[in-house]
Parts: sequence; C-alpha cells; structure tokens
Amino acid sequence: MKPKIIVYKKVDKKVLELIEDTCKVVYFEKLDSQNFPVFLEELKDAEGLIGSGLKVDHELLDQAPQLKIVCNISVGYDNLDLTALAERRIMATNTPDVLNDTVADTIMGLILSTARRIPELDQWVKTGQWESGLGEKWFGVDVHHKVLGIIGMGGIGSDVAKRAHYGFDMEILYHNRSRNEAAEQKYGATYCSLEELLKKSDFVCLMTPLTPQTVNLIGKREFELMKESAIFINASRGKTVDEEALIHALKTGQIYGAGLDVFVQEPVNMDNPLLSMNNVVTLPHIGSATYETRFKMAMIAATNLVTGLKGDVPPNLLK
Ligand SMILES: NC(=O)C1=CN([C@@H]2O[C@H](COP(=O)(O)OP(=O)(O)OC[C@H]3O[C@@H](n4cnc5c(N)ncnc54)[C@H](OP(=O)(O)O)[C@@H]3O)[C@@H](O)[C@H]2O)C=CC1
Ligand SMILES: O=C(O)C(=O)CO
Repeated sequence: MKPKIIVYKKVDKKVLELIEDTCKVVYFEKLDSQNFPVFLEELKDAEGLIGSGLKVDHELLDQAPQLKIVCNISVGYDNLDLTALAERRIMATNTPDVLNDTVADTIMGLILSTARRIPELDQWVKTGQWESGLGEKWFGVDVHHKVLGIIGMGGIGSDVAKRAHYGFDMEILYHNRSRNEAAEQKYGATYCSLEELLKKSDFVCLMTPLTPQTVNLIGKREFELMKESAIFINASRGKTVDEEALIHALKTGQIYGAGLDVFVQEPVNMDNPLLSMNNVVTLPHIGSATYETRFKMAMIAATNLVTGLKGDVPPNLLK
C-alpha cells in the first residue's frame, strides 16, 4: 500500500505527479483556520508532510504518530523543532542553494528601490505629480562604490556579494561566526566583527537563519552603531530584528531607510508603523518567489520526500 502523505502548499501538478508515483496524496493548497481541523484529522495516519511555514513541534507531532518525514519547501527551517523531530526519529529536509540567485536578486531590488526611492517615484509619476523637473527633494543616494555589510555570508549572502562586487563595484564587509574564505577570495569580502561592520557599512544586509542566537540580533544598540546614512535590508526572518528598535531608528533619523521582505508578524499588520514610512520599502516575503525557483524548490522537496519514504537518505536531510 502506498504511504499517505500531506501536501499543504500549492504546488505545480508535475510536483504532485512525482509524489503520486509512490504515495497517496492528500492535498491542501493552503492551510487556514477553516481547513485546519480536517488537516489534523488527515495527519493521524500520514507518513509524510510537505509544504512550508507550518510550525512542527511536539504539540503537532503528538497528532501525527505515523509521521516519518517532514519536507520544507524552503531553505529556512525555523518552523521545525529539530529536537522534537529527532526524538521521534522523524526526518526533516529543506531546499538549500537552488534559491540563492533569486533571493539575491530580490535583495538587490530592495537595495536599489530604497536607495533610489523607486516605489515613491513610481507613485509620483502615476499620480500626475510630474509636472516639471525632478526637484532635489526626490533625489536618492548612490549604491555603486558604496560599502555593503552582509551579516550571514552563506549561500544567499554570497550571491548578494557577487552581484554587489561585480555589478556595482561595492566594497564588501561580512560577519559570520566563522570565516567564508570563498567569499573573501571571489568577491574581495573582508571579515569583521558585527560592531565594525555596523559602523562602516552604507548598506547593512541581514541574511542569517532565525535561531535562538539570532533572535533580535539587530536591536537598539546595533542601530545606534550604524551610520545616519545607512540603509538596512532584512530578507532573513522578521524576528532577527527588534522591530520596535527599527521603527525608532527610522523615526528618529538614526538610519536613512530600510528595505524589508520579512516582518515579525506575517502577513504584516496594517497598523505597523513601518507601512506608513516613505523611507521604508516593503515586500510580502517574496525573496524566492519566481515561477522557476518555486517550481525547483518544490521538486527538490518532493524528491527529498520520496527518497526518505523509500528508506534512503534524502539529499537535503537536516541534522
Ligand atoms: N526572504 C526570503 O524569501 C528568504 C529568506 N531566507 C532566509 O535566509 C536564511 C539564510 O539562508 P542561506 O543563505 O541559504 O543560509 P546559509 O546557511 O547558507 O547561510 C547562513 C549564514 O548565516 C551565518 N550565521 C548563522 N548564525 C549566525 C550567527 N549567530 N551570527 C552570525 N552569522 C550567523 C552562517 O555562518 P556561520 O555558521 O559561520 O555563523 C552562514 O554564513 C534562511 O535560513 C532563511 O531564514 C531564505 C530564503 C528566502
Ligand atoms: O526558503 C525560505 O526560507 C523562504 O523564506 C522562502 O523561500
């Protein structure tokens, strides 16, 4: 008998076909409060779970006694309690690397949009305000030849460094817990302390995973260390930043602007002060959201799933 698995995110039909070759699929395009009880009922005899963002912890696992594998369609896996999964001998996988270029493109988009005020100027044109020449009050700041500080020089951080180095002649500083010699050699990146990076960078880009060590990694003290002209970019996870401290830094002119793909609360609350600031460019967590990349991510996750359920080691097993 084919093992029963649950897909809880909309995926291409080719992805479903790959899984259906060896599994019986229960498909939820997305989970919401209406279908969640049905999902929990289905979970009781499911052996696999594939999707992204669902919190998988002891509480959920108590309702999934047959589960053997959980496959994220994402590189981030802060939604998974790896200890709880390991205790129950349930495998977990993610989708690293395949999305690096796409997320790096999004980050360059945020850097350029914030520095050159692209969304504001788009509105200026579309609302008929372009009646005469552009006044100085609409000018932006240069990106090229500036200093870019990357906190989290991993897969995505390195592809941001590549673009910034080769495309924009930027000087690259980075901070990790350990050195990334490939990024140093290929993109001339200089390793430094977090404090030095914050003091020297024109653009500060946060790209660490969300872990107990990176919760509120950037807060009041860190914003105080940044230049008044600094632009802060976050495409990691909302909780790596103390959002109240970010709001304060933007309101008081401690930093010049911010480009954000992620928020503490997602979808973001409409009363979040960040949404009414002209010096903030916001995106709805779309770092990897292109047709091509999301398709590849889902295919990789599906391959992880069927490999694990076959009894082999999935290519992207998390430890
Ligand atoms: N906005 C979006 O749509 C997307 C967001 N993401 C987010 O980006 C994150 C990073 O992805 P990816 O580049 O693939 O991950 P990688 O694991 O390749 O890179 C993470 C980097 O962060 C560094 N890091 C980890 N912990 C710390 C710490 N405590 N202090 C300083 N540096 C640290 C690591 O270096 P070291 O271990 O040496 O410290 C590593 O260089 C994901 O986990 C996810 O949360 C990813 C994809 C899309
Ligand atoms: O992969 C991730 O971690 C994301 O946030 C979405 O691509």
